[in-house]
Amino acid sequence: MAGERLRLGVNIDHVATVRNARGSAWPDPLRAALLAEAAGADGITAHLREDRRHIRDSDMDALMAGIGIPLNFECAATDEMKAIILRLKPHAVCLVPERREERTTEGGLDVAGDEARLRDYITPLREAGCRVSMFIGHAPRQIEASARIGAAVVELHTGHYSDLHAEGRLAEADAELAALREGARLAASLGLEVHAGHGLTYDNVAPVAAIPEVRELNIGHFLIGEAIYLGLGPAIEEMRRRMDEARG
Ligand SMILES: CC(=O)[C@@H](O)[C@H](O)COP(=O)(O)O
Ligand SMILES: NCC(=O)COP(=O)(O)O
Repeated sequence: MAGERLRLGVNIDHVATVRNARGSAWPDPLRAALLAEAAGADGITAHLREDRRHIRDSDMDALMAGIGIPLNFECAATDEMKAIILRLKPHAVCLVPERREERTTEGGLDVAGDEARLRDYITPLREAGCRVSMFIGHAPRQIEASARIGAAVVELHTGHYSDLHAEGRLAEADAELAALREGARLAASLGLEVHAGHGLTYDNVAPVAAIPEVRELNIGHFLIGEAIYLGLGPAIEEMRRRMDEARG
C-alpha cells in the first residue's frame, strides 16, 4: 500500500445532465472523459441509472470504446444492468442503491440485508473479469457482508460527511470522518480495496484523501461544476494537487 499514489476517478454523469437538458448531442460525455484522461484522471466513472436521467446506454458504449483508462460502471443491481455489464465487460462495476425519486444517491447499499442475492448477482460479473465494488456506508456489518459475498472493493459513501461539512456542522463532520476512517481500516483488514466518494470538493477532500487505506476517490458533480469556471483539465489538476498534498 505504501508509496502508491491515490487514484482519482472522474465521474462524468453531469456532463450528460447538461446535454440532456436541451436534448442535444453536446456537451459530449466521451469528450469530457478524454479531457479528464489527458488531465491525469486514473479512471472514469459513469452511473447508468434505471431512469437514464443523465448517462445513456450509448454513452457507456462510447466510453468503453473510446477511453484508454479504466471505466467504473455504476449501477443498481438489476437484471437489466447485469446484461449490459456482461456485454461490455467494464474494468469495474460499482453497485449502488437507487430510488427513482431521489435527487442523488442518498445512502449506501444494504449488502447485509440482501447478502444471498448480491452474492449470486456478482458471481457472473467476477467471472467476466470485472472488479466488483459495493457503494456502502461505514457500518461494520455492511463492510463485513461485502467481504463475505466476495466483493473486491468497497466504496465508502462520503455524502453525509460532505453535507455536514457544507453546513458548517464541523464537530459532526469530524465524527463522521472518524467513522469513515474506522470503516476504511476494517475493510482493508478484511482484504477489501477501499475507495471513497460522493459530494467531495476542494474544501472537504483533504481529510478523506489522507485516510491511508483509501486507494481511490471518485469525484464528479463538483468537478463538472468547477469546469464552468476553470475548464475541466485545470479543475481536475487542482483536485489532483489537493489530493497529493493531503497524502503527504
Ligand atoms: C453512487 C454515487 O455516489 C454517484 O457516483 C452517483 O453517480 C450519484 O448519482 P448522480 O450522479 O445521479 O447524482
Ligand atoms: N461514487 C461517487 C462518484 O462517482 C462521484 O460522486 P459526486 O462527486 O458526483 O457526488
